[in-house]
Amino acid sequence: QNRCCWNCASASSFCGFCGASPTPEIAVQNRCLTYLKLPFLGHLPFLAVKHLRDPKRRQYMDMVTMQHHPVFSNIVGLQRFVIISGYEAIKSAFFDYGDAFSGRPRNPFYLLVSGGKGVILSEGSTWKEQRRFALRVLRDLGLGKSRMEEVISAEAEELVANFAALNGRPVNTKDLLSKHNKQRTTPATQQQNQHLQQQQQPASPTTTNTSISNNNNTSISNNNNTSISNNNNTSISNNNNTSISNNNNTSISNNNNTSISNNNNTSISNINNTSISNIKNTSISNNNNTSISNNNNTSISNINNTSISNNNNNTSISNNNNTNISNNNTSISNNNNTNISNNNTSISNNNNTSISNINNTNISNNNNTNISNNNNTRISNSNNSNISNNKNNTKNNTCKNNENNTTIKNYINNNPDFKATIDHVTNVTQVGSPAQFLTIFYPFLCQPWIVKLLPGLNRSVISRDWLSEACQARVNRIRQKFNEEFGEDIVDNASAAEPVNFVEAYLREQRRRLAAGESTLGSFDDEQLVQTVLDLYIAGSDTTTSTLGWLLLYSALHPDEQRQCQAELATELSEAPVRLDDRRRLHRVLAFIDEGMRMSSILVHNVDRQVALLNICAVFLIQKLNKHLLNIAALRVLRDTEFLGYLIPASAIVFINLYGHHRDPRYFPNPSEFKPSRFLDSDGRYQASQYLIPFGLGRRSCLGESLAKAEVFLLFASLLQKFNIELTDECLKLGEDLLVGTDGIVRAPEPHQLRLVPRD
Ligand code: HEM
Repeated sequence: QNRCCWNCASASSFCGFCGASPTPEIAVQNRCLTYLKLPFLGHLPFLAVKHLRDPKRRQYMDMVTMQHHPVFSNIVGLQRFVIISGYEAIKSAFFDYGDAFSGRPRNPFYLLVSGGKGVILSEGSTWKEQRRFALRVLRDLGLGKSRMEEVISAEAEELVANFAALNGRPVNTKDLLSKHNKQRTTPATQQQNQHLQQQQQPASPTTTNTSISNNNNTSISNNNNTSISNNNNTSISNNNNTSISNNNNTSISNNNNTSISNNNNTSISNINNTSISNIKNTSISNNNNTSISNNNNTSISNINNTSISNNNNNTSISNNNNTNISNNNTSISNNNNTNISNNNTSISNNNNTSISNINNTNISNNNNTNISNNNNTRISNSNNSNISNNKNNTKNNTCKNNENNTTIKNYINNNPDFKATIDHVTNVTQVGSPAQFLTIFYPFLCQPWIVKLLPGLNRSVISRDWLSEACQARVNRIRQKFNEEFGEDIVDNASAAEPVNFVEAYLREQRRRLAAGESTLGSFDDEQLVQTVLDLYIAGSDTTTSTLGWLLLYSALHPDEQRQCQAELATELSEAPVRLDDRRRLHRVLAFIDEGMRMSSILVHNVDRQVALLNICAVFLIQKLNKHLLNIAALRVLRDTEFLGYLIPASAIVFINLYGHHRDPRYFPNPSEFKPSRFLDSDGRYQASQYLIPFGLGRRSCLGESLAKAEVFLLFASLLQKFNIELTDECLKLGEDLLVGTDGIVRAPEPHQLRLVPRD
């Protein structure tokens, strides 16, 4: 009589499937779905059978979780999972039970990849202290304020220029968006990032009117649109908007006013009216248009209206080793006896940038580089070189402090090989081997000696160590400079100038604690610092990129809504660039963004994990499950908690069903309809909804919410202002599949191409 199903008869505390406690008054509230729990396997086999009957996995799980159980539970292997669905239950979990539900999974696997430190996977007093500190520092550094707005606006301009250069040709928007995201994140690493993307793409041409010859030993691929590889003594003619990389002794001429000749390991993208000659170890003087000489492993993209003129004798611009320069609407003039050499340096020169080095000037940008720049220039160089130049400086300013104006995301850049960085981040976040699966469901397998035997798991651990070491090296360099610059003087923030970056703020906090006579640093140790930096990097990258990807896709799918936003932009701003303040008057754009975030729910929910469990027979789907299990929305119950009549035992992993909630017709009528007007009042003014919670709620809600909102608004509105976003035939063929979304920690759109056609 104490059971809600026959499976509960022998249960000591918790019904295997429905989550009921055998205590009668609690059990009676539950409806058990009569699944048997098997020893060691839990509910896996039954979930699989159920799934076979319902191929529409996501809809089925939404139905189960939304309609039957605000609290839905099962055991997989030895691990109990609980899914909380429905706004009232979610709100109650976040607020009424905020403390009990504020843990993160303590499974040995999570500990292996995070060390239990940082912000995302830490808990208890360490997490509270670190979260409070990170929030304060990010706010002081300018997140959501004008300082950050300048950085994001500059990125928006660059993003617009890069899309404009495609002139409406189909493009996989994710490539450009993530390139920019990575630039915002790690400006020094654009070149490596491009190479990474190139490797991920098939090396086949994707546009028409392109002629391609591939000869022996060719290793060139250009993503999206045209890909051309040329090698030894090859001659190629290419039309407008062609991206070309060339190896040894290759001569290329591009029509439509583009002329390029490249020798030796040079990669160049030139668009419209650009003339470039690249000859090994050569110094070239060129007039008009663009002239660049590049040696060894140099990648340069000059897009639209770029003019680099090196006049007069003895002028040489050499970009050596791993140099990546993007110049948009940039004019660089180097006159008389000027020598600029950039080693291991990344320079992004955005719109309206002017760099003049005049007369007997020698600028060397090596590690720890000094650079002087003039008017309206934004140059960010990482790899120990970080230079920003203030507005309206007419003189050359040399930056002493190379960390100046570095955003938090730059710190990961201590390793020149960005591809390796990305790979390692992927290994940590996008887990996917059966070994990882096993250790999450059977934690006792997570022993050091077993880990070494399981390649999939070992890879995650090695990558996490690699990233930690890279961050640690970076922190050490900042610490050294900090000590050199300030000696022992600074003990608190009030006695010196504001810290210029997160690491410096952290170092100051360490000193303040020691000076205050505190015996230990508490949670402010170096390992904690390194993990926090990694957390911010990881949490802030693909989230924003994917959100923008969805917004562009929804714009293309709903041209009427798109036009209304564009009309609003035209009426309110005319041609003026979008500013954060404009949020007060761009009601339609805000409503569009909210609706896009509701529909996409990029940090999905637990249901998807459950869904993947149903595919137990297919190893590759188990791999997807593993990805979901690292979803940062996973919480741990800190103590046995009675929640809405269900007893949730300590150590259960709890997922909040954000995706299901955002499709709940009680709060969003006709939820599958894309309808931005649901966020507008009767006067057409933007009206935020308390039910839209893509950033979570309560204590563990998103720490980067204001930054993410600023980025998404500025970038999306700027793109809408300049382009008509259109579907391609490929999208039409994909049909509904286009909106399924990828598996993984972040739900991104399925790969697709769009056209961004410049507006008159
Ligand atoms: C559109 C973009 C973004 C979305 C939709 C998003 C969403 C979320 C959500 C739903 C959570 C809460 C998970 C939970 O309840 O446990 C979260 C946590 C977090 N987010 Fe974001 N996020 C975004 C961008 C960012 C950015 C740009 C940053 C970095 C500055 C960031 C840093 C974090 C951190 C550190 C946490 C963990 C907070 C904690 O555990 O205390 N996020 N995010």
